[in-house]
Amino acid sequence: MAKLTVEDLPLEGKKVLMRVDFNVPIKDGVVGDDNRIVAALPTIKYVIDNGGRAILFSHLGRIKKEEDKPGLSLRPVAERLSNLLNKPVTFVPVTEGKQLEDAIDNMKNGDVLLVQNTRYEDVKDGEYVKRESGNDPELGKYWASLGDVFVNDAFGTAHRKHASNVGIATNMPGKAAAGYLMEKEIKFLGDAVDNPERPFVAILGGAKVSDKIGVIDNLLDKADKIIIGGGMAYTFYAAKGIKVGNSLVEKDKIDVAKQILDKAGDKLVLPIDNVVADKFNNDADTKVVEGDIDDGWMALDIGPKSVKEFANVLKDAKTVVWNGPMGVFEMPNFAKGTLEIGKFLGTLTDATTIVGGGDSTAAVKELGVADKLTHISTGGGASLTYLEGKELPGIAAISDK
Ligand SMILES: Nc1ncnc2c1ncn2[C@@H]1O[C@H](COP(=O)(O)OP(=O)(O)O)[C@@H](O)[C@H]1O
Ligand SMILES: O=C(OP(=O)(O)O)[C@H](O)COP(=O)(O)O
Repeated sequence: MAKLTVEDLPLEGKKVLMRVDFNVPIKDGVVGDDNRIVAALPTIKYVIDNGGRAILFSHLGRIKKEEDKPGLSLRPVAERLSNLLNKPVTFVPVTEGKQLEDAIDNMKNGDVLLVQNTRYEDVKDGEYVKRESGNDPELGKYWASLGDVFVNDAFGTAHRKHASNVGIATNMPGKAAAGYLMEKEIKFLGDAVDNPERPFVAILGGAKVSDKIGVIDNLLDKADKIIIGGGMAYTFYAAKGIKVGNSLVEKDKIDVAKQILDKAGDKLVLPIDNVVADKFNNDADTKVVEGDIDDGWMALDIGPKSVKEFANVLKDAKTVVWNGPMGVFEMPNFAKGTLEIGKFLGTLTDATTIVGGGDSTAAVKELGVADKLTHISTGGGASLTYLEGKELPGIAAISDK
């Protein structure tokens, strides 16, 4: 790597600021899939085993109003991290000020501290000020002032230009390094997708429509086929004039979807049928419909014909990159499409199969298909951005060797 790595930094007795991606699913105050926490352990252990004082920063979810904060505290993550490391982790429930500064002053070599969700900074006194997500220069400068060196191991966040990754790094020139996870992900994705073996098929699903719809446009130049499922599909339905009922649609992206459809021709593959529900609930009444979705119904999974069609497109693929589940897999009645596609990918033993993203990774692990795939990436948006051939700001900001 042309960038500094954690092994290039002095660590003994140093206050080591670390950006990790602990954006993990949390239900009823308990961490669900902890893949992203486990993936950060090698770098954290290296830092503390070498006498560093690890001061960890991460975001969790998205905070747009005060009421979002209580459910998005990182406290449950500190507990899980402590169990995984088998040592205490000090959780500081604020993102700035005396309480945080005192806690850092009290650290000893080898200690671990986790700062509250960096996106608490996005809302101040009830206002959505985006200090973290907007990379407020004062915030990055302040956080950088709390430590001696910086290690960025948050590959899942590398496509963001936020205060806690780019902001800290730019305020610590010559002292900002990549962690082991960052290195590993880049190496793996680079090997697999810089010159992908063809046919190269991308599968996109999930719910972050506005985030990822632009990626599709760029991927059209790289991939041989792009399969769209999950919540991503219905904005395209709307663009084609197919009725969507109450399904997830981002109205202000319908025009973009139209342009993509025009450009894509038969490269883009949409679901033929869907499992629709009368409410967003596992116990909803459901049915499978082809084409139009009536008012009062919402598509929460792809249907059996879509699974068949997608498998048909995938069967000859030599490289597959998948981000975003095919349905609301968290509810067992809408997990089938995701499970079937995951299972099918597991049978493609001649192909390189890569799954990226917090929810997608959780899905394939929960569904028991993860060990049949070539690589599970901790980054969804990040791996897609890499795939597009674009620079990842989180990595660009790391100091050169
Ligand atoms: N048809 C759908 N309607 C609403 N939400 C959906 C639908 N299909 C998938 N989702 C949701 O998408 C979320 C995952 O999206 P996203 O965050 O984009 O994926 P990832 O974290 O893997 O990058 C899941 O919570 C899932 O329930
Ligand atoms: O989960 C993440 O992205 P992903 O769902 O695309 O993998 C990252 O933690 C980034 O989160 P964000 O998309 O809220 O900036």
